[in-house]
Amino acid sequence: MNQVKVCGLKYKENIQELTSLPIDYMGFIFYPSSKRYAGNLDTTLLSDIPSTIKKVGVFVNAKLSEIQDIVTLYCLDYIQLHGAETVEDCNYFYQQNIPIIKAFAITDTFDFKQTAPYEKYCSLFVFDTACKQYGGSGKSFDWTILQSYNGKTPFLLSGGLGLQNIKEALKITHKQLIGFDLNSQLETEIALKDCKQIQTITNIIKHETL
Ligand SMILES: O=C(O)c1ccccc1NCC(=O)[C@H](O)[C@H](O)COP(=O)(O)O
Repeated sequence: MNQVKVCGLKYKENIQELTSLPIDYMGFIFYPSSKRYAGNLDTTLLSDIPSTIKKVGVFVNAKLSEIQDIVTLYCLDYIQLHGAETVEDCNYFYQQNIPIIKAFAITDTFDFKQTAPYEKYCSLFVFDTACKQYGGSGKSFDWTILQSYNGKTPFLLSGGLGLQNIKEALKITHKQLIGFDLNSQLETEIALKDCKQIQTITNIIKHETL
């Protein structure tokens, strides 16, 4: 499965244009410190997104009640927890049948054993490049470290993916790698996605074999 997640959207026409592409997830950042903050979007804009595209709310160390309110307001399909959220936090949402994507900040010394306790509660992991601002770094990490991940939860590869490196990324062989998370490398300005480039990269991802 060559899944595509496009993350960090916040402009109406841009979101509407992207809905015509065969992408699998759209990510909306509900972290107020991000320049891609989407918390002011009209709820009807998200409700018009076709159900084939899953709506993901991205949160960083937010209050659990706040996350819950936003899930309800925007009818989100998934929450992506992109900070230091605990296994207990994940359990809280798991009990409420809210599907969870847990993001991990990958460094050269990352110990994938940390992911094991999250497996029970999470539908998906995102392995992203560690950076000060939590996400959207535009940088990739050393993908060879992925071979140390031997968990059962599928993951999306994230961090600095674009047309310049997607063919290399598609050469990664890992049975839990199910797709790619795209963001700043496909923007013409912060949060404004280049739809043509997204179309091109989606074609590459969907038509190459993982
Ligand atoms: O994109 C942001 O501004 C952001 C800020 C804080 C937390 C998460 C954020 N993005 C989440 C994502 O899933 C990004 O797609 C991921 O970090 C990869 O971004 P990039 O390196 O720009 O491809």
